[in-house]
Amino acid sequence: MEFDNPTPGPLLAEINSPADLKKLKPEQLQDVCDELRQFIIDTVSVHGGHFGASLGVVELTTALHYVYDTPEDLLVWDVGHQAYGHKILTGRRDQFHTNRKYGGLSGFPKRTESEYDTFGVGHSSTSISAALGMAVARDLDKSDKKVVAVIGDGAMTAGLAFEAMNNAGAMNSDILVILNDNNMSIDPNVGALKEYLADITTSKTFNKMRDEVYDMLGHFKSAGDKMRKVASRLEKAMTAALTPGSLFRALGFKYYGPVDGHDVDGLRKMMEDLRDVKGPKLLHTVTVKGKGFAPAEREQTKWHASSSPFDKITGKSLAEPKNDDKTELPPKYQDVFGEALVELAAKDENIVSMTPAMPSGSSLWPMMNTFPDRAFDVGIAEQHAVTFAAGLAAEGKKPFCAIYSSFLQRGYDQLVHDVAIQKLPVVFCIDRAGLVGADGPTHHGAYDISFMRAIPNMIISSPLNEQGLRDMMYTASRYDEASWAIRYPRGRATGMDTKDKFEDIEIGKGVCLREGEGVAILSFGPIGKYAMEAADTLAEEGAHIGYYDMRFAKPLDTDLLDEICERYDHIITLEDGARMGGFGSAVAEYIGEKVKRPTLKIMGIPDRIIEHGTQRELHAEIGIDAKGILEQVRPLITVNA
Ligand SMILES: Cc1ncc(C[n+]2csc(CCOP(=O)(O)OP(=O)(O)O)c2C)c(N)n1
Ligand SMILES: CC(=O)[C@@H](O)[C@H](O)COP(=O)(O)O
Ligand SMILES: [Mg+2]
Repeated sequence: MEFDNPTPGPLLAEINSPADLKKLKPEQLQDVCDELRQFIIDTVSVHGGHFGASLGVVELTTALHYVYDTPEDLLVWDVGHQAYGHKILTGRRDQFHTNRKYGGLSGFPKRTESEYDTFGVGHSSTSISAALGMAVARDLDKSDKKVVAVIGDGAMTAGLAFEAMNNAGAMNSDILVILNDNNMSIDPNVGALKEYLADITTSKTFNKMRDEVYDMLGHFKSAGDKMRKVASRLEKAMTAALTPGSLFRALGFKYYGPVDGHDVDGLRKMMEDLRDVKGPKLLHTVTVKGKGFAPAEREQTKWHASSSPFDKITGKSLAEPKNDDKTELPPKYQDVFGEALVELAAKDENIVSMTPAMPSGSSLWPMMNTFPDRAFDVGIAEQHAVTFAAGLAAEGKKPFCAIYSSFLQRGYDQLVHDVAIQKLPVVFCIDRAGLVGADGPTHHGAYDISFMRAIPNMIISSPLNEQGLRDMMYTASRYDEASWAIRYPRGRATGMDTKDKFEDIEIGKGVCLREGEGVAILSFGPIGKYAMEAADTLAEEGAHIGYYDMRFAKPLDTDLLDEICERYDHIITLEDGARMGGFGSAVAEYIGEKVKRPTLKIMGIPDRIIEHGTQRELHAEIGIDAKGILEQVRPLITVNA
C-alpha cells in the first residue's frame, strides 16, 4: 500500500547503503537531505514516532555517512530517537514504515537490527562512554577506524556524559564527539550548561566580556613596561578563557565550532578535516529541532514525538478519538498525578517536587507553574534527582520525585544509599511502570518492583485506578517513617468519577473485590482491570473466582494472604512488572515458607538495614552463619547416633 510505504525521492530511492550515498557528488547532498527529510515527514505523519530530533539532524546524518566509512568507522547515537535518517540511509528505507510497530523496526538503534547500529540505545547520555570503550578496543586491536559519538545538548547535561568526557580527555583517546545543540531537551533544556552553550552560540556574553576586558587592557598597556607585560599575559589568559569551548578544552578536548548544522557542505568539509585530527575532539553543531516542518519548529516539545496521523502541511491531527461514543477520553495517569500533586501542595507547603527532564511526560508543569519555587526540572539527571529529593527530605520537606520507571534504574544507588539507609521520607511517583508500548525494551518499566523490593525502608504500592492513585498520594504525603513508591503505567486511567476529597488508605492492606471459590486472582496495580474482565467472563460462564486488589507489594498484606490461602486451592498473581523478584515473588516467598511439604526457609539478608561489624558478627546477627543454619536444620532432622 502506498500509504504504508511512502515513495522516496529519486536520489533516496537509489540509496540502499552509505556506499550508494558516497557515489554522489558533494553538490547533490543537499538534495539527498531534502528527500530524506520529506521521507521522514511522510512516514511519521502516517505512522507516528519520534520526529523533531530526526528532522534536526538530517544534514548531520548525511554528512556523517558521506565522510565516514560506516560501518567500519563506528557511529554511536545518543538516545537514538534522532536516528531515523541513519536507519533510512543504512538499508532500512523500505521497512521504515514498520518503525516502532510490533514485529517491525525498533524506534532506536539496536545492534541486532543492523551492523550500522553500533550500540543499543534509548536512554540518554551513554554515547561518549560507549564510544570511548570502542576507541580503546580499537587501539588495543591496533586498528585505525574512527569513532564518532553524536550527543544532544539535553543528553550532555547528564553526569554520565561528563564522566565520559573527563575520562576521554585524560586518556587522550582519538574520538570525535558531535554536540548537536538545538537548545532543547524534550522540554526546553535547563541548567548552567544550557546557558554556557547559549552564550557560545549567541556570543552575547562572550563579545561583551571580551570588549570590556580589551578596553581595560588598553588602559594598562599605556601605563609603562611592567604593566604592559602583565597586560599581555592577562590578554592571553583571557582570550583562552573567553574563546568558545573553554569548558570542553579544560576537559581535554579540542573544540571546533559552533558550526551551522544545516549546512551539509560545511559539515562535510569540517568532518573531512576532522578525520585527520588525532585525539579527543568536540564539534559543536547548532541545529533547529523540527527543522523543515514549520509546526515542529514552532512547537518543539509537542513535536518531539507524534503518535497520531497528522496533516503533512498543517500538522493538524487526523486521529479519531479512540472511544466509540466520542465522549471525553479518560485522563492519563500522569495527569491524575499532576493535578493531585497541586491539590496536595496547596494544602501542605512542605510538599516539593522534581523531575529529571520530563516535566511534560510526567505532568509536572501544573506544579511548576503553580508553585515555581517548589517544583524543579533538574535536567537529565536521575541520580541527582533522587539525592536532591533526599536532601530536601533531610531538611523536613516532603519531596514527590516524579520519575519514569526505566529511568529510575539510573538512580538505584541513590535509592539505597541516600534514601533508604537514612530512612528519608521521599515519595517516588513512578510513571511508565510496566510495558510502555512502542518505545520497547529500553523504556519498559519492568524492573522497579523487583529492584525496590530488596531495599528496606520502602513502601511499594500501586493503585487499581485513578481514585487509588489520588488516595495513595495523599496517604504518602502524610507518612514520614520512610520512603514510599507509587507506581502507575503509561496511558489512560479508567475514566471513573473521582472524589474531590482525599481519603487515607490503610498501609499494607489489600481489598477483596470479589469472593469466589477454587481460584483467586491477586493483582497489583491497574493491570487488575484484566483480572476483573476475566472474572466477569468466567462469571457469565457460571464460574465464580475470587479477585483481590492487593495494592501493596511491600508490606504484603499477610493477614489477607492467610485468609486467601485457607480459602482457595489455587492462587494466580498478576502484575505489570518482571515476574522475577516482583509482587508474585513476594507472595510466593510468603506462601513458600508456609507450605507443609517440602518446607522452605529462605535465608539471606533480612528486610532491614544492617549496621557495621565484622562479617562474622553480622552473619551471626542475622543468622546466616553455620550456627544459624544449624538452628534451622536441627528441628527438621533426626540424627542417628
Ligand atoms: C536516562 C534518560 N532520561 C530521560 C530520557 C528521556 N529523553 C529522551 S530524549 C530526551 C531529550 C534529549 O535532549 P537532547 O539530547 O538535546 O536531544 P534532542 O531531542 O534535543 O535532539 C529526554 C529527556 C531518556 N531517554 N533517558
Ligand atoms: C526517547 C525518549 O526517551 C522519550 O522521548 C520517550 O520516548 C518518551 O516516552 P513517553 O512518550 O512515554 O513520554
Ligand atoms: Mg537538544
